[in-house]
Amino acid sequence: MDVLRAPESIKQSVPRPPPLTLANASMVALYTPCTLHQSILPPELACNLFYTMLDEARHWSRNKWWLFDRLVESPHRSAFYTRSAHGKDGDDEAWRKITKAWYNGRDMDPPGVFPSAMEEACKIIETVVNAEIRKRQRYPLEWGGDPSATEPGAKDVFWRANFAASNCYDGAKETVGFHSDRLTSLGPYPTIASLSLGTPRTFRLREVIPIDQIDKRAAQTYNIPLPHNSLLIMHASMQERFKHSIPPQSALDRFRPAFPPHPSLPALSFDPATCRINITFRFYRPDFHPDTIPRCKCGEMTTLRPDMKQREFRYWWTCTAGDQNEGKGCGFWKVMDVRAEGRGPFAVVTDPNNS
Ligand SMILES: O=C(O)CCC(=O)C(=O)O
Ligand SMILES: [Fe+2]
Repeated sequence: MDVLRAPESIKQSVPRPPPLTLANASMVALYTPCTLHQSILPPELACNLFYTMLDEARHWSRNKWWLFDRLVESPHRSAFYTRSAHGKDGDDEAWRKITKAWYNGRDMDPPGVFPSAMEEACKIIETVVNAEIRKRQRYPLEWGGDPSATEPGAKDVFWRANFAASNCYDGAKETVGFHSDRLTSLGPYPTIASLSLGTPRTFRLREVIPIDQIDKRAAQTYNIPLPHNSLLIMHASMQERFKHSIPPQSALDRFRPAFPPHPSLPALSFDPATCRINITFRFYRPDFHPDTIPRCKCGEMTTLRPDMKQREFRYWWTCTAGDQNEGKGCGFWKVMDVRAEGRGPFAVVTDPNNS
């Protein structure tokens, strides 16, 4: 993820409005490029998955990276999972590289595969996500589907989850700061399906105002309460336009699971009443295979970032090797050129003479 860096010199002159709470699905859809599904999984599956991930979380770690001249540690635990049937979605070596990029350039053990409850949940979520995408406007650089897919119904599959990042927030003070998700393996205009389990937390988002509008309007902050078993789908353009976070809270609602843990599970290391598990189901795009990602002068994979301030549908490949190298990167950047780099197919075909 890209953590919000030091503010740039351009000052916001328009006063910032107070935060707005988006308490239901219609408000979320009205103000943001997200959809909220309040109760997504059968209740027993949601509970089983919660316990499974709480059990897994005892092995999760806190991500670490250099921020300027300081080594910082993530204020929550996380882990990375790939779907068992890699099939056409890459081999172990590709996944090792994707995992390394996810952990800010640290070499990690190979990721785990989806536990069975997560696989079951993923199938349900994929159907809901594809139904939502079918109703929406598509953006030019969104993934256009697998041209070699021949199985029945393949044309209706806009999105599939082939990996997931999972987070555990143990108590009200564990958080994630404002960021947008890195696009290196997801490509432009990704869809990310975010499942919440356990104690409710507030998901906060704030639009990044483009430079040409900075004197006219101020960024609005939105708070979306995410209860147990809710699914927030971050649709195309969310990562390009908004930053998101899970802020600290002064108090938590205690979560009372409707079903007890399966007797085969060992005693949990975290208190289910005050923990939140988040699973973000993601689609690593085959046209952003790690071997096609430009390398910087440090010899590392670069990171794909949107140009959030200019909004000219422009993306940069930038050096982030400094995340691991005591803050010292090579400063490399270049504009992504989808044609020269052979990316695609895209959801919307644009005129090559007109872009
Ligand atoms: O916990 C959440 O809902 C957000 C997690 C997140 O932003 C991320 O994993 O990138
Ligand atoms: Fe995120």
